[in-house]
Amino acid sequence: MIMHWILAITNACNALKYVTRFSCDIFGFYVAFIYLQKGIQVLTRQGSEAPFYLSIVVALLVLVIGYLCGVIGTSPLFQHYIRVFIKDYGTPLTVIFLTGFVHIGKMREVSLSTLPTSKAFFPTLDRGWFIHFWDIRVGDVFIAIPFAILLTILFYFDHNVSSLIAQGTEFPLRKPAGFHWDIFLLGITTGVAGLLGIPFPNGLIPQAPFHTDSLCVTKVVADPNEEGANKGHVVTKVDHVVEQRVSNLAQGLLTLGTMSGPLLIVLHLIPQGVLAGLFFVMGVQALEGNGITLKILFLCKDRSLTPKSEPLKRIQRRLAIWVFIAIQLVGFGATFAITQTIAAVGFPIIILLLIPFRTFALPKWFTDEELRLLDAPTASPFTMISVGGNFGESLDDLDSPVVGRSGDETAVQSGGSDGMLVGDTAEESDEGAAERGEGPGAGMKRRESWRAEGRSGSTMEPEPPPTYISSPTPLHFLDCAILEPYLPQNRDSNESGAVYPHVTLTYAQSLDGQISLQPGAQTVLSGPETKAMTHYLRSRHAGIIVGAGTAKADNPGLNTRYSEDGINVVGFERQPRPFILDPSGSMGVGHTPKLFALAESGQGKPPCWIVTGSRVNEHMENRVRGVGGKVFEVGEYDIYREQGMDWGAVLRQMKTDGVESVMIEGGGQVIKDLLRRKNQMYISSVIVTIAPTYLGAGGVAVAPKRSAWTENEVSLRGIKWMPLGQDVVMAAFII
Ligand SMILES: NC(=O)C1=CN([C@@H]2O[C@H](COP(=O)(O)OP(=O)(O)OC[C@H]3O[C@@H](n4cnc5c(N)ncnc54)[C@H](OP(=O)(O)O)[C@@H]3O)[C@@H](O)[C@H]2O)C=CC1
Ligand SMILES: Nc1nc(O)c(N)c(N[C@@H]2O[C@H](COP(=O)(O)O)[C@@H](O)[C@H]2O)n1
Repeated sequence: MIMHWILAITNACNALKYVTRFSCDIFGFYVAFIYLQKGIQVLTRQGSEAPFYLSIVVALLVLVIGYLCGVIGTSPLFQHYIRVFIKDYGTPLTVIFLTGFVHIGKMREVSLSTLPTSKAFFPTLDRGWFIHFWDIRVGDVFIAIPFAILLTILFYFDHNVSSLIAQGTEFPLRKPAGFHWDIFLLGITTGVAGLLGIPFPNGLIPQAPFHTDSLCVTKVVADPNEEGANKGHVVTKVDHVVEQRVSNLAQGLLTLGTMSGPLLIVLHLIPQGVLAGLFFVMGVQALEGNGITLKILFLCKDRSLTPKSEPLKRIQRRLAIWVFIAIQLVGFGATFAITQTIAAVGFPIIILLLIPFRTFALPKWFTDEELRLLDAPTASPFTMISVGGNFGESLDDLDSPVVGRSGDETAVQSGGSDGMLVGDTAEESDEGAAERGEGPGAGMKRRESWRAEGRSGSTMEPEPPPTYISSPTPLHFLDCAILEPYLPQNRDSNESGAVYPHVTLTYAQSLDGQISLQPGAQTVLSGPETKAMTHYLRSRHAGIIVGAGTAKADNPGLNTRYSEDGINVVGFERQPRPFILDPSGSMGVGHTPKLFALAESGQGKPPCWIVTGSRVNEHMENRVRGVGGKVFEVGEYDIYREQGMDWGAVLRQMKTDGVESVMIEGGGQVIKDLLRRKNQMYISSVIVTIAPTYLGAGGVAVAPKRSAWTENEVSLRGIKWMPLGQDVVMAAFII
């Protein structure tokens, strides 16, 4: 207990910043094999006659059915709620079913060993509840110290790495992590367990990836790599995680409950073969999602059928992948081997040594880019805030990466929101410029990214910190007269008695009608001139709306850097108020640090978060209100997203709040919803930038849902075209 507290007080968890997927995957692989080994061990204890064979059959049945339940959960089979039920409850129901199954027919005659249990609320040994520590000799206390140190290392590693894996980048978590606090609490539970003489509770729930996985709410969406052989495929996407404390508490109470007489009787009914099957399910599922397995599978795949977006495809030296996997397997082998010996308790030392090995030795054998693609931080910068961020990433890297127009390869973020760039950045939009026939000078200009003026450097170099706080580069734009009829006459007042604010729908699209390479990847489409125009448009509106998808993907500033004199940015009163449309309340404080920073430094207006009130995240609410922003609970939003947003309610609420003009920037889902026939009446004008580039199939398109009876889904009038730089701008009204 004392050692845990020392670790907590000295911020020892800060060392977690060096723990990457490299060692977590080895640890995860090791744990998976321990599960499998445990299952086999249980089976070998069932003798060699009928009980042994029946146990094997039962274990395999649990494995097959449990595994299939997981497969069904991520497939498009059945209705959503049936699928989710099967995924979440399939395995426990299988355990219950097979516990009864072995009593059917001839199987009833086979005597199977069941789970061993003891007396209710009584230690397994015949002793009192408390350890008589006052009877222990002082010498023995000192002898225990080296073992306590080993155990603390084990707990430090096991608990923290489990915690990191459970908060990995694949889970869109919104609530912050508390590593130091956790280790402090672990000290308390270790102390209490020590006094009671029971095994120390550690590592598993709530810090288990299985637990987080079971709390994920998923949706099945079209495969973003849908092309060629993938056409028509769907993938399961994690929408959000139900972050709460109820399941953790229930698990704790159940553990306590299993000490009660009735539950002990129930537990005692479970055949050991079923338990072995359960170990197999856990082992196989853990192996399946493990990075080592995924890399091995990548190497085994037919290259022509591997999606272009697969990050490992970008590694030139295939040998590097083989060597990386070989190193991981050696690390796993050494860890597994030591647990089979008397020195088993020392296994965390090997995993611990892998961390400096990764930090200092691997960069000597692999290039930076190879390591970026083969390895990654385990948790997102948001999760790692309390331990000082991931190694090599500044906390400013909460800013999300940008991809520019590039060649044929899409540049996407790897492993969710972990902040690791695996592809092109704005730098490579230079290539896009070349494709557009621009000279090097123009290319250099285009290289300046849409959202982070002044940022440069390739993905190989650490990026300089973002410049949005101290030095926003003003954007100068002169010729805007042609747009005048499409803009609100006065951004802050409307004498006409209109019920809704003036709504300008404005975005930039490619020639193939897409606004980004894929959801979650910010894509530079506007050139310097049209970008300046957008900032001018921002200065002409009292509010800007973007959807939660855009806010999460882009970490946008949503302020205006427009300058009339080419030197000074327009005043605060001409800044628009950002509105994030997040009907299901999926945003977390870590998603939009730039908005908050700009509001805090007076370079932008405080944001407003629009939710439907179903699930308000109080951290986000407090953060928004903390910078002077507001939270609007507006309208209804059906969970299947069929009806879309109640735009009338949103716009009325904005008007009531004094917002008389608003520009809606995107992203794809918001634009599509707004362009639906029933919502077109809210749009006052449309101003679209068209960039001379094709993004290629699979990006975020802006085509609204078609109503069967019309030829044109959206009919425009008063259309004007204006070439601006290399782009063209279309302004129009909707009929
Ligand atoms: N080129 C350009 O001009 C622009 C490009 N972009 C790009 O677009 C991409 C993001 O687009 P996308 O992923 O479609 O995300 P969106 O920004 O459209 O946000 C979609 C999410 O917002 C919520 N939402 C809010 N309002 C609505 C609505 N009316 N209808 C449906 N959903 C709504 C939904 O949340 P829930 O899932 O909880 O229901 C949905 O998941 C990014 O890559 C961004 O860079 C964005 C703006 C401009
Ligand atoms: N007009 C336009 N052109 C592009 O090429 C774009 N990528 C966007 N994106 C929109 O602008 C927001 C970023 O704004 P900040 O520079 O961070 O203020 C982004 O979130 C999209 O809404 N727009």
